[in-house]
Amino acid sequence: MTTYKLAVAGGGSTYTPGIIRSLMDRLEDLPLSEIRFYDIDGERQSKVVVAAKAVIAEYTDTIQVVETTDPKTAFEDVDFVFAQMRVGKYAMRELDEKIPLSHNVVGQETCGPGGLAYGLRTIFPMVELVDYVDQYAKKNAWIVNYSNPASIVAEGVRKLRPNARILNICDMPVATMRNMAAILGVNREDLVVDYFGLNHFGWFTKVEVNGVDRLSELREHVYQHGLLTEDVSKIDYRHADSSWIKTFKNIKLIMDHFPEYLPNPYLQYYLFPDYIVETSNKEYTRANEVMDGREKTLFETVRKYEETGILEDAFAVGVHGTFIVDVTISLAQNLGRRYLVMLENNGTIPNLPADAMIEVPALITSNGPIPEYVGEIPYFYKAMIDQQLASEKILVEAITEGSYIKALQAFTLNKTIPSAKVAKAVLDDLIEANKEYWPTLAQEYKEGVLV
Ligand SMILES: NC(=O)c1ccc[n+]([C@@H]2O[C@H](COP(=O)([O-])OP(=O)(O)OC[C@H]3O[C@@H](n4cnc5c(N)ncnc54)[C@H](O)[C@@H]3O)[C@@H](O)[C@H]2O)c1
Ligand SMILES: O=P(O)(O)OC[C@H]1O[C@H](O[C@H]2[C@H](O)[C@@H](O)[C@@H](O)O[C@@H]2CO)[C@H](O)[C@@H](O)[C@@H]1O
Ligand SMILES: [Mn+2]
Repeated sequence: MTTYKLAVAGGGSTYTPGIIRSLMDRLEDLPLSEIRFYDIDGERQSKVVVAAKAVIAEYTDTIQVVETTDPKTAFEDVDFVFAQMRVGKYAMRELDEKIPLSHNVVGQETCGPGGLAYGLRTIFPMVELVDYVDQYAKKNAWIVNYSNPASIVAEGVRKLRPNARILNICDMPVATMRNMAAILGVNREDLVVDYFGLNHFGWFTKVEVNGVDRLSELREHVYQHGLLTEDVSKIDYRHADSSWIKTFKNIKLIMDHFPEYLPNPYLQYYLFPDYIVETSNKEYTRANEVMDGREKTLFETVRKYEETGILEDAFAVGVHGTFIVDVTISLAQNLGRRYLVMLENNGTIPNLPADAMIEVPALITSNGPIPEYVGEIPYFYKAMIDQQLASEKILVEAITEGSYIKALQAFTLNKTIPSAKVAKAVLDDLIEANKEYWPTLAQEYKEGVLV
């Protein structure tokens, strides 16, 4: 029997114990001999690994567990790396959200200026991870990446390490499908969807069950309730937080304006930035909700487990864990299963640039994803995507060239930002806040060269 060695980069993540449970539930399909936890914050990781080990112990005592801050120890000879790093942790997420809001601009983790700031922090650490894996892991090892902002990370790695074996994924489409399935009274696995876009910036164009299109039925439901069922906690306990309920309700707002396709919930930030700002609490954002909720609960659970031996949180598997494990099994076993993932366009959507990192259905094989042809997309969606793509691509150029002007262009092009003046004010505040993380962005031209 083939067994695999798997490393988790960002072992101190709040998602680690849940992902470990997903892996344990699927050991028959993905047998593991070793799990290595890697993080640059060894202290944080140690606490999370206590919970991860407790979960593993419920299933088996045959998996060797290693926790380390040393890249060689982490990645030597591994087959798979799950990446889930949050560069700057929650302290920086809070600033990504609050600084834009202080300028009356959307304050969000992956969308708008907050997402651009998070992107500027994450590209080089992700490239460093790719290099570690290239240096130490098995030759055909895969990185399966959740680290956000996934769209910008995908573009940065495409540009700087074009041959990397990295598959960038996001759980938002599957989470949206989970809600659709609950509304339709079917299993998520029974849905066949078509979808196109960029990460956190796309649309479902078909939702079928047993060959029957159910999109119109969903549309009717959304007109009444958004993309929610009556008992939200039955969908996913993580989504009982008020901000997620608001987000899934806002699908109604989007579809009231544009009923054609079913949107990724993140489109609320680009289509209704004014309304989002008006209804945001500038003092208490999603970062605060998570620090006071998911993060605090995790460390409290670990503390109590160490005191009593009782693991209070079961770390129930949600779509987040299920999805990354499903994709990895398809990669490992060359199953060619169909999932929505990010990949380089190369003609899949002929009226978007060939080098765009798009999110579409693809068959996942051991050699990577094979996209399903999508075809040309209507002009409105193309125009929105082109603008967002330009913002993200220019941002990657800004960091690779160390250019302030390109960073300002990226911010100005972002649909959440109303003017170049506001873009500059937000960017300048974010530069100050990110001194520890961003490279210097040269601001002035001297003899035609930025200095
Ligand atoms: N793609 C998706 O759909 C999706 C879904 C959920 C979460 N995420 C992402 O998963 C990541 C983890 O989220 P979280 O809320 O659990 O964050 P978290 O802060 O709890 O954990 C992230 C960990 O990454 C570590 N880290 C930071 N920089 C690192 C580096 N250079 N190398 C190794 N480790 C590093 C931190 O020390 C921390 O322990 C985030 O990037 C988040 O945005 C993505
Ligand atoms: O605000 P957070 O940290 O709770 O979530 C941000 C992430 O949101 C999406 O992922 C959800 C997912 O949709 C849901 O099903 C569940 O599993 O939780 C995830 C985290 O809440 C999004 O896709 C990610 O990119 C975000 O990081
Ligand atoms: Mn996502």
